[in-house]
Amino acid sequence: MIEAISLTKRYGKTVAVDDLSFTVEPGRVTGFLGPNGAGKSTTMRMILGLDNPTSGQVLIDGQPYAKLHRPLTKIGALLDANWVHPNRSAHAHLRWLAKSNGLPDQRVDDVLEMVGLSGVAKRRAGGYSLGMKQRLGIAGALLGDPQVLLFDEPVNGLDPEGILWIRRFMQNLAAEGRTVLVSSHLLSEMALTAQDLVVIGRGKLISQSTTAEFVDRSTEGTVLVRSPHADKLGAMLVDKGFTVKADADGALTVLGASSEEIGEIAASQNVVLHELSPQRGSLEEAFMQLTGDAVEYHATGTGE
Ligand SMILES: Nc1ncnc2c1ncn2[C@@H]1O[C@H](COP(=O)(O)OP(=O)(O)OP(=O)(O)O)[C@@H](O)[C@H]1O
Repeated sequence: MIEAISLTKRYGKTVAVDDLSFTVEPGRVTGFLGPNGAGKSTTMRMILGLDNPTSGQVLIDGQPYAKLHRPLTKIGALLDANWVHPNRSAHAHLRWLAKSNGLPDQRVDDVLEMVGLSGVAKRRAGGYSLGMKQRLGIAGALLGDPQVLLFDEPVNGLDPEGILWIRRFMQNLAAEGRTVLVSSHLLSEMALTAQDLVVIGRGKLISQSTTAEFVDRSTEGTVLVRSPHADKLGAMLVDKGFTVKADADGALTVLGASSEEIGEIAASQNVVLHELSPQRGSLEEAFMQLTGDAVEYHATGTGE
């Protein structure tokens, strides 16, 4: 578990993180979201003891980072996939990391196997693809078999197969009971990966909830209806005070009514339905809705 308690970080006049409190629970993947400059990287650095808070604190399973005995066995992180000497092989890089943290050599082979790099472990890392470098970074994070894991933008620049692999890998780590915090700009990917979300803007907490709650709270649900009598049904729904939009393909999008209400109204007039499906808002919509005021620089016009 990770607990941020009134965490604040100032750089001169800039307040990068502002009285931020949240918890990240074990057994779940938690997405860490916020517009550019929101303070995500600064927060992650403070969790890892790479930066000191101006005030407040972060606890990892009840302890601040500085008090952790053999920290790599408690918390592992992927911050920058390029953090490996290009002339070193994956095996040599991990052996060096293991040695400097008093971890057994056997663990190097274990984590290389876990991330699927055993076959290329002796090749120099400079020749690795981005996906392979990300896997190597993840192997490094897992070296000490920690219960808490942080991943900063782990899927940036990866192809769909690489993204899927990382998604499943993170979900498996959470299913083993670990605490997994992951930041990403790819919201549609986060919607598929994370069960919980911590959303920040301008250094402050905007929302902490499950992903489903976050989307439901900040977007209006609609219901998609198809009927051979769409005109008649549309008129009936408007009569009842609902907002109805006729789509180009003849379907109706209804705002303000539940699918139960629409089904009952249709049945009362013997209107046949071919489809009645509630539509969920997207994480993108929810994110834009809630973080709109917290963006550092808004795009204006064409950006020229
Ligand atoms: N070392 C530093 N010195 C001065 N200002 C800093 C420093 N690090 C971060 N900041 C400022 O703190 C704020 C938060 O930055 P941070 O990098 O934590 O945001 P972020 O959410 O990770 O952004 P992004 O999504 O763009 O990576 C920004 O205004 C940034 O300019």
